[in-house]
Order: sequence, then structure tokens, then C-alpha cells
Amino acid sequence: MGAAGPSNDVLDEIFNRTINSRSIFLNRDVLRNDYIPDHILFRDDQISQFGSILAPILRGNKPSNIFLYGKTGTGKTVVARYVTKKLYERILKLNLNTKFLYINTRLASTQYKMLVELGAQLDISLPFTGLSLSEAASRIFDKMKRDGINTIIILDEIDYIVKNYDDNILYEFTRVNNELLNGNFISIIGISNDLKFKEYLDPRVLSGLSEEEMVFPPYTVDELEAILTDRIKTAFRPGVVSESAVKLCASLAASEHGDARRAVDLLRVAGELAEREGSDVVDTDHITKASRSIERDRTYEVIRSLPLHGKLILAAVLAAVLAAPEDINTGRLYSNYTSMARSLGVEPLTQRRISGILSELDVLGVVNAPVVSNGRFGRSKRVKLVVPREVVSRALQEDELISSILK
Ligand SMILES: Nc1ncnc2c1ncn2[C@@H]1O[C@H](COP(=O)(O)OP(=O)(O)OP(=O)(O)O)[C@@H](O)[C@H]1O
Repeated sequence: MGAAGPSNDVLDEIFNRTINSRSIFLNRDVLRNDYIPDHILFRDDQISQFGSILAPILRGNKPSNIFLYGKTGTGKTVVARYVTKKLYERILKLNLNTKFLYINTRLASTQYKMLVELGAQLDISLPFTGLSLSEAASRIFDKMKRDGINTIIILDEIDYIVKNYDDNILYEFTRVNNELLNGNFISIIGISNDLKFKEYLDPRVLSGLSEEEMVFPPYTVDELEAILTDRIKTAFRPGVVSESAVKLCASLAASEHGDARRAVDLLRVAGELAEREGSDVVDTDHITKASRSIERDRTYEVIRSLPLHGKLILAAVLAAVLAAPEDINTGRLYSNYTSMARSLGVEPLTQRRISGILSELDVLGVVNAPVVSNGRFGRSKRVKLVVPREVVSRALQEDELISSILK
């Protein structure tokens, strides 16, 4: 029973410390990603432009469909939610039969699940399987017609559904007209952090969807600092977060592009680390540790969600790094990959496709694969793993098939 004693003591100590110490947080929830702050800073122009485009709703008229573009963490979702929340308060006062529906298409994951979720927000339950997409969409339209509802559908991360499937469902929504809806309307607000997303759309869908477009620029370091300082006032007890921690947090979040999501996430994770350590301040050390931990989690998730051949290529990179860390050329990689694929009974992709996947892994920040000239031998890529090996290996181990070939 010796082992039970100390572990009980440790637990008692942790619990007592939590009970007896004051939390450094005033309200941790304001650091969650879905929190809508009272002040949205530096976005007055976008808020008024978006508000003006949607305002016709208050007279019962259909507003234009809109696309909101901008890199991650530039405030697209928070502005969309803030304006639609304010608008909805007016809609309720005016007793209008207008609804806002919100779907994150990546989280919904398939076009059909997207419709099921939309249906649920309109109080109709669609079966989980068995209907064609157009049948499911018409049940939604019928419900709107029957109840005389106007809807504004916000499709967040809209690029996900289009890149992974097609734009049929968007076509259904843009095609639906007055007559079909008995004079009611559907407007679409699409949100995307991929500026090239439009290239994936069929021109008929594109012209219907992007009647208006708004671009959200990245924040500057100073803007991120102001956003953080404002959020800290409600999130933490006074004096907990040091000024240098705020500065570091803002500059790390601005290192790729001014990303407020990264800034707020860093602050939340740093606060949690500080609290767990029993520290009553959040300092630069906590921000640095938080940054490492978030980066690891991000890499892990990116690798875990790669398709099979992406994982296989990464497994081949890993094997090559272990054999000769300094010299991974595409030739070596391709032969590693081919033998791994064959050992799993999977048909290997062509070298050209592999090269494309390596470029994608480069964009994702997992490998560095610049094209280098080999003189008369032509061009090839020299590949480097730019994330910790152990994170790659851990993420690949999660895939049952891949783990069977990892040593
Ligand atoms: N101008 C701002 N003022 C205050 N907080 C902001 C501002 N812009 C963004 N934030 C905060 O940053 C986080 C990310 O913002 P948001 O979700 O709107 O980004 P996004 O552009 O939609 O990013 P993604 O494309 O990744 O979904 C949220 O916590 C949000 O509250």
C-alpha cells in the first residue's frame, strides 16, 4: 500500500492549493475563441460596411450575398457574429421572421451533415442518411416557405466544403429563388481564410455568392498589443500579466501575419501554465512555454489529419532523417516511400504527385522542401524536417496502418 500514500499526498496538496489560492483569472471564458468581446478594436470600417450591407433585412429586403476574406485571426468571425448579434436584437424588436443560421463547414465535415445542422437550426430533423443532397435542401426550403422565414446563412470556413467536395450545395442555395421560397429569401455570408478560394468555384456559383466582398487585413503588432491589453482587463486580476509578457505575446502572434487568434490563445495557455505552477503572475517565460506547446499541438493536429499518402511521405522523410539527417533528396525519399507504400499493399503515387505533396507539407510548415538545382542532373528538392521528430512520430503512430511500418 506504500504507493498509495505519496500519491494521495500529492493529490491533497494539489486540491488544497486550488482551494486556498486565488485564481489569477477573473474570467477565463473571455479567452475562449467563441467569445464575442464588447469592444472589437480596429474594425470600425468592416463593422459599418458589413452592417450597411445587411441593414436592408430590417425592411424585409434581401441583402446581397457577401464574402469575408482574410488570413486566420483577422477578426472575420468575430465581426460577423458581433454585427449579426446586434442586428438580431433589432429583428426581435421589430418582430420580423428572419433567422441567422451559423455553420462551420469544416466542423460539419460533409455537405450532408451541413444540411442536417442547418435543418436542426430551423427545427426540422433530417435523417442522418438516406436523402440526396437536393432532397435534403428542398426539405429546408419547404420549411422556410411554410413558415415564411427569411434566412441569412453564415458559412464559416466555406473553403473546406468546396475543396473537399464540390460546390453543389452552394449552387443549390444560390439557385433558390423567390418563387421557390414563396417570396422569402436566403442570403449567404461566406467566410474564408484562403484568398485563392474563389478559384475553386464554378463561375455561376461565384457570381451568385460574391455580390459583395470584404477583405480583413492582418493586425499590426501594436494593434495586437491593444487587443490583448483590452482582453486582459476582463480575463485576469489586475497586475497579473506583465507588460513584457503582453509585448512578447503580440510580437509572437505577429511573426507570420498579425493573428489575433494566436495572440489570445497564447495568453490563455500561458495563464493556464502559470496557474498550474502556482505562480501569481504571467511572465515572458509562460508565454514562451505556451508558444512551444501550441506549436507542438498544431503540428500534431496537422500531421494527424493528413491523408494517407501525405502520412506515408512523412514516414519516408522520418526514415530518411534517421538514416542520414543531412542528406535527404527526393530520390531517397521516393524509394523509401515506394517501399513503404508497397509493404502496405497501397499503389504508390507518381514522383510528380509526391513532389506536389511535399510542396503542400512545406506550406503547412512541416518540412522545408526548396527546389535546388543539381547542375546537369536537373532540378530536385532537398527536404528538411522542420518540426520535432518526436512530434511527427507520435502523430503518425496514431494511424493504425502507418504505425505498423514505423520502427
Ligand atoms: N479586432 C478585434 N478586437 C478584439 N478581439 C479580436 C479582434 N479580432 C479578433 N479578435 C479575437 O481573436 C480571435 C480570433 O478572431 P476570429 O475568430 O474572428 O478570427 P478569424 O479571422 O475568423 O480567423 P479564422 O479564419 O481562423 O477563423 C477571437 O478570440 C477574437 O475574439
